[in-house]
Amino acid sequence: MTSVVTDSPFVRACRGLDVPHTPVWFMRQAGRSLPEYRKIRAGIGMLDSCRRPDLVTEITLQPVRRHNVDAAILFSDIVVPIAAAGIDLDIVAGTGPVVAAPIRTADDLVRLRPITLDDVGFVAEAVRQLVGELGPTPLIGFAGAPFTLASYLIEGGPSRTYLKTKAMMYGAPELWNALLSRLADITLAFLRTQIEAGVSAVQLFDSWAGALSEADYREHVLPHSARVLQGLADAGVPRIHFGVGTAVLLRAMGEAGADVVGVDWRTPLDQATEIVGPERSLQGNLDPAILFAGWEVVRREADRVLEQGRAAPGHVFNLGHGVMPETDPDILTRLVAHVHEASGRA
Ligand SMILES: Cc1c2[nH]c(c1CCC(=O)O)Cc1[nH]c(c(CCC(=O)O)c1C)Cc1[nH]c(c(CCC(=O)O)c1C)Cc1[nH]c(c(C)c1CCC(=O)O)C2
Repeated sequence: MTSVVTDSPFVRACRGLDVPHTPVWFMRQAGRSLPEYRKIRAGIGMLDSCRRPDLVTEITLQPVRRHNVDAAILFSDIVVPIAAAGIDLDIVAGTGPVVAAPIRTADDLVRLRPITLDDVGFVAEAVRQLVGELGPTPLIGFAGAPFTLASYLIEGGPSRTYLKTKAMMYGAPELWNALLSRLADITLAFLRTQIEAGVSAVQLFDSWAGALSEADYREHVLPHSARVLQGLADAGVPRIHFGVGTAVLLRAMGEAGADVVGVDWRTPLDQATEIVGPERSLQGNLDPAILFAGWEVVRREADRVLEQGRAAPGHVFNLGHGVMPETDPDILTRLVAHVHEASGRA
């Protein structure tokens, strides 16, 4: 990592250091809201495109060029490493990941093998290309957390109730821990690969952990996520930990070993700082739906998020979840400029 990147507003805010302006990027900034993305992806499957370093590089750069965001996020998906680990799956447009044969028994577990660098060499290559192209702009690597990955593997696809996932968690704790432990190994190896190739920060997505109570999260999930995050403690890059609907989990998600806790739009950032404590920065948390309400509302709500974010030791401006495909990209560009201007200490 070059010192320019280490000194970027994004990395500094993650570390709670002073910044010239509040840094901003958007979850799912690389994707379907951009016409140039839809054009380059035409006729190429999602997983195939994640395996082509030239395509990954171009798609990752698109939102950086267009919006002037303070960080790039690697174009990939949370199921890429589990596909590399031998699981037959597809990412179906409009649905999400679909697993051909879900994992429900101890015998099924053998289909999920550990990954080596060779299995995800295409990701390392894309990261190296990107670091060269991005210059001073930091690149964020990412992975899915064990619980969120397990939910896809057990359910076989997206779920609203997580019925089979919770049935295993409560009813077969040994199998549950064996599965999450394997997923933690894969996630840790996958994030290490990205860090060694040059990413400047990592985000662990536990998008669906909000389905759990704090007690169940602490007992059945936190130890596995903590093994991933604490396993990266010596890697020298900030670790962001994010989930949706996690108001009651924010403290535990920080304690798992994060430098930055990602917050959705339901919890105001000043309140989130009281819950998380003064040692960790926050990321978030404009409701992605607000981007459809007209510029005056966007500006007012962005100012509120900036104001409430001042309570945290460091604030990385983001949405409370990913950019929706129907979002007008010009609003995102305008929002980046506004966040920079309104927070500028010049
Ligand atoms: C849960 C989850 C997944 N994938 C991811 C998560 C965690 C983040 C979150 O909570 O939103 C993470 C992810 N997926 C993608 C990125 C790329 C980087 C970025 O711009 O943030 C990231 C960080 C690309 C993608 N991942 C996916 C797309 C759309 C596929 C396409 O363009 O055909 C993109 C750009 C597909 C996908 N993959 C997944 C879902 C739910 C979907 C959406 C299904 C749909 O509505 O079509 C699983």
